[in-house]
Amino acid sequence: MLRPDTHPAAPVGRIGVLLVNLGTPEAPTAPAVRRYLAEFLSDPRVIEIPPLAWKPILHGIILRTRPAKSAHAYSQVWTEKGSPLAAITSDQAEALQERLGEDVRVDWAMRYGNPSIPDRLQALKEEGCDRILIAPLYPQYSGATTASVMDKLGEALKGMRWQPAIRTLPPYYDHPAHVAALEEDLAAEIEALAFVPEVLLLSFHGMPERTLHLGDPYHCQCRKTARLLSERLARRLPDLRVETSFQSRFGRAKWLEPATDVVLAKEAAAGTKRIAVAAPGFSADCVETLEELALRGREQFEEAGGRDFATLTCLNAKPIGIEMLEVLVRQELGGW
Ligand SMILES: C=CC1=C(C)c2cc3[nH]c(cc4nc(cc5[nH]c(cc1n2)c(C)c5CCC(=O)O)C(CCC(=O)O)=C4C)c(C)c3C=C
Ligand SMILES: [Fe+2]
Ligand SMILES: [Fe+2]
Repeated sequence: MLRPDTHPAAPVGRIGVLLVNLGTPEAPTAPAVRRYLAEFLSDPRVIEIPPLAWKPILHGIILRTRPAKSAHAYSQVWTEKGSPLAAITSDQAEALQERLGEDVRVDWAMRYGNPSIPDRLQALKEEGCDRILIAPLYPQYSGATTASVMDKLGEALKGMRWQPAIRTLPPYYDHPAHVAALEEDLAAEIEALAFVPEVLLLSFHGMPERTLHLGDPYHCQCRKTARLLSERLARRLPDLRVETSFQSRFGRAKWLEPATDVVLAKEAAAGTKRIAVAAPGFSADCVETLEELALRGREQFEEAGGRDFATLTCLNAKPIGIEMLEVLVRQELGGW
């Protein structure tokens, strides 16, 4: 029989919060991007094509051509602290830790690549967290993002003998604290611009249109965030016209429309001279906002005749964004 004093030390009684975002390459190089895309695009939640048909396309075409192109995009936005998505997520965890204090341990993980969900879950458990809130930082739910985090979490839990109790943060696309934070932040950024935009374009990451017909709530949740936000902004900035679009089309299937690049060109061609673009579906700036919107989006608008272009930043680790995260997290930790 095992004597009590030979049982391994097992700290317990703490609460953990694990912030999770998508994942990003380790370096802005083609080999690193290839490793990242190989994992990301092998997830059946992301590519809903039978593996027998998809694998030859992925390995024979996409992973031979896309990494160099994407690595160029990443190299244009890379920071001293690495990929913007990882640097900002780390800052968010640090800032939230300060707000929540010693009672709660805050950490962060990425769905693809590192730091991984299994690794950080185990680390929290070893620090004595036997109750853990998993917080996917996607305001709008989609199978490709939120559900994929839960799949990975399930995999990680499967390998644990002594599992922590788990709660998960629901999508917060219409949470009053989220919409209010976006309103405050975007209005302040618009007011600080050197020009007065005629249009604010809310650009969300796209999804294959088929997922909407299969019952994924993503499109409806994006539309609701956009409606709530534009209703609030209309009270403050009555002359601003707010439009919605979907960016980052991938592959040949039909994606949600209207597409951001098409809207930017159409607006300019129709005479809009001054535009601001925001991405309220992203909790942190990343290659999609900093390269696709801020660099390529500007080119698309200017080439079609537009004059003044600005991209507004995501909530990131700004106090207003962290205050909102604190509200969401405290709500979910109630009773723990
Ligand atoms: C915000 C929600 C996101 C949804 C929904 C989403 C769906 C989705 N994405 C792809 C393909 C790619 N996305 C890429 C980057 C990327 N996507 C999101 C978020 C969502 N994706 C983020 C935050 C990022 C940025 C990561 C970073 O490192 O900064 C990429 C990689 C970049 C590139 O090569 O263009 C791909 C590919 C699909 C197919 C999809 C839905 C099915
Ligand atoms: Fe994506
Ligand atoms: Fe993109």
